[in-house]
Amino acid sequence: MILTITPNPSLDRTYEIPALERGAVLRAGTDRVDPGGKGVNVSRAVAAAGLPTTAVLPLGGPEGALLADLLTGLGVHVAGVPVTGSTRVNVSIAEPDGTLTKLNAAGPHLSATETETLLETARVHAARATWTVCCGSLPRGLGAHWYAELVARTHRAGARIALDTSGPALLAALREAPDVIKPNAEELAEAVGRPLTTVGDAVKAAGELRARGARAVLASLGATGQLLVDERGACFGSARVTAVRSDVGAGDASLAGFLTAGGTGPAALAAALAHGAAAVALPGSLMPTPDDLRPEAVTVTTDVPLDRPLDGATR
Ligand SMILES: Nc1ncnc2c1ncn2[C@@H]1O[C@H](COP(=O)(O)OP(=O)(O)O)[C@@H](O)[C@H]1O
Ligand SMILES: O=P(O)(O)OC[C@H]1O[C@](O)(COP(=O)(O)O)[C@@H](O)[C@@H]1O
Repeated sequence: MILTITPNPSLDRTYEIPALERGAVLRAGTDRVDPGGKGVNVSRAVAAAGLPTTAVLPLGGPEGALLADLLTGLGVHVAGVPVTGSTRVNVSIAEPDGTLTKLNAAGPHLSATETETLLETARVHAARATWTVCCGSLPRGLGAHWYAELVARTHRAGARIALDTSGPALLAALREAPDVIKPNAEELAEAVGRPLTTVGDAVKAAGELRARGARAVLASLGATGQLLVDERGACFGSARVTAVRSDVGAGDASLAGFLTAGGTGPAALAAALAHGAAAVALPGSLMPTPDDLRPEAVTVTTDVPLDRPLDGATR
């Protein structure tokens, strides 16, 4: 079973409109709602692969009840922690040329008791998990050390933990030696405090995060591909994608692919790439099923192309 913890989940509402115009009354052609939040997306991807997954998440108000219903309908076991505030709704505006504008709400403020219940619920379920995965932004009420505490408790429960977060929460958690971290290129650059322009820069940055505690770094580099840096060294991979429809949740699908394939080594990296490539070819945050995967489009090598430029600039 793969356990996910999403401290700030969402209902993701997507409106399709012809063009975004500030100050105008816009009428949406279609409107859909999906369960959201990075850990929730990992659980959706694991369930789409037909594998067991439990999602630990705070749930509040009618939005929380709908989120739980939607997840249960997708085959995700929901371990909800009732909270007083309402679960947030994040809005995406999709235009026909592929431009996506996102408005992410802050989410409820969790009390000290709710915060502690979330940690304890995660610890109890972690004892039965092959991997624990915690992802996304922290809601108000959770300090930057919350993920560090979660990593420590998960290790005490005897489970492995993968962490996908950024900024001070990521840096604080490194000290507790998470088994895998999954920064994207921007997050990796932010963590080492300098811009990255080549795959070689990313290898060096990943090495630095390992020196600060992470056991393995799975860095997703957008269209450039992905990099795995662990105790065996660096391994790089890329996947051919014919048409990109939506990159929302591509990193979450990749992490799910990596962990369901064992969570270590080149074969797991190849699975991460296959899932990322399949996810970007699907609309919205739809997660790939095994039929969507094209493993023949993936290449993985230990001969890392250090000089290859990264797609997109990082700060
Ligand atoms: N434009 C793209 N073309 C091809 N593959 C992509 C593209 N964007 C993302 N991917 C795939 O999805 C993975 C995750 O995307 P990325 O943007 O790096 O992560 P995140 O969603 O966490 O920001 C990439 O490593 C790659 O495998
Ligand atoms: O926790 P944050 O940073 O507000 O992000 C939450 C949003 O990210 C998502 O998990 C998708 O992630 P990406 O857009 O990074 O692929 C959405 O489902 C959700 O609305």
